[in-house]
Amino acid sequence: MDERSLMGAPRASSTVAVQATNDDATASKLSCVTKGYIHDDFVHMFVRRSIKRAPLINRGYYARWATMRMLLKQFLDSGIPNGSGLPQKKQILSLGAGFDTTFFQLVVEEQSVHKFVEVDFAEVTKKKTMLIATKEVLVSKLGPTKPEIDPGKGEIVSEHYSLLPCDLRDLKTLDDAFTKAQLDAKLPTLILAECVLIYLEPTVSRQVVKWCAEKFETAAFVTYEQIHPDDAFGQQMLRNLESRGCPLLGLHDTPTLESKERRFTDLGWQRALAMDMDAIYHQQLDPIDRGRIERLEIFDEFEEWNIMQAHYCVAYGVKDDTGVFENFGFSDRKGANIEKPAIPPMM
Ligand SMILES: C[S@@+](CC[C@H](N)C(=O)[O-])C[C@H]1O[C@@H](n2cnc3c(N)ncnc32)[C@H](O)[C@@H]1O
Repeated sequence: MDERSLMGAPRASSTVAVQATNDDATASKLSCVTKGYIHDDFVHMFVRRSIKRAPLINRGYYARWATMRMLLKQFLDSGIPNGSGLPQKKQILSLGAGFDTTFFQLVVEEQSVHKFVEVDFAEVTKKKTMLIATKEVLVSKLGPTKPEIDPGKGEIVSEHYSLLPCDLRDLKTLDDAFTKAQLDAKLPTLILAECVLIYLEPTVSRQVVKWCAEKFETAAFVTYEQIHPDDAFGQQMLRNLESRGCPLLGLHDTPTLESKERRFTDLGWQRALAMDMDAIYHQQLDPIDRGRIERLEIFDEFEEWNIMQAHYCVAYGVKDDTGVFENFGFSDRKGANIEKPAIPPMM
């Protein structure tokens, strides 16, 4: 791919710049941890130099983290115990996982899953493999049997955790990761793509969404990404990322909540819902925790906050004939799932 910018022409996507978005996400997470917004015992191990983010960014990252955690917890708590009364085996597949630390945090919180698989570009998984391999506290979380750790290839394969190189633009590499991690197509699976698909060409992100629907029998696919490219804030957002060499290649293809939902329902997912972060923050997140974090820092950027939150959303698609995901997703204030089709009134 040509990574040079031509005069007047839109800048091409640079793989290095896209990978660097991971450093930004990790630094934001650490800033939130340091200020007390979120709890994470491990993220500091993945950041070279800590950066203090503005209250607006901290609050935005908190909302993103709390939403993903809420959905993750719903998935972990859901399900049908198997015949012997043991909890159902479940899998998580994180696409473009970067330096995410959720696996390690879940081990500490005794909420581990059967398989937790992370994929990213080899350049990213190599760095992450090295960081994990040199920290006994992390290696010890990989499980009872000796993990296979190969920093040269950027691969970790252990009983419950795998980190594997993959370029989502090449589905063969995703297939290889699926096989190497020994994912089971029949087990309930949560697929996460947090700020990832938006950096891909629409044809590519659609292939990934379709691949997941075809591969897993029972699954939910959750994305966190931008919306509304056409207003002043959206255009500024596009320009900022384009000038950094990581344009939001997918934003014009799925510019609205409806289009994010349709991407799922058009490509093999049975139901879908998208909600912007402004609505999620006020209607879905725990009001007590929200009250707690709102007292952490002086905050007066309310207008900017509302506009920013209206330009990000979480969308998910669900494929489920078993009922595992029955209570998964956003709910109305009475706790009912809102994406379920309404039952027609009795005539
Ligand atoms: C903004 S970061 C998000 C990281 C992580 N999901 C999080 O939320 O903390 C985007 C990640 O997607 C990865 N990514 C983007 N395009 C990819 C591709 N084609 N194949 C694999 N990973 C990709 C990047 O390398 C980067 O780690």
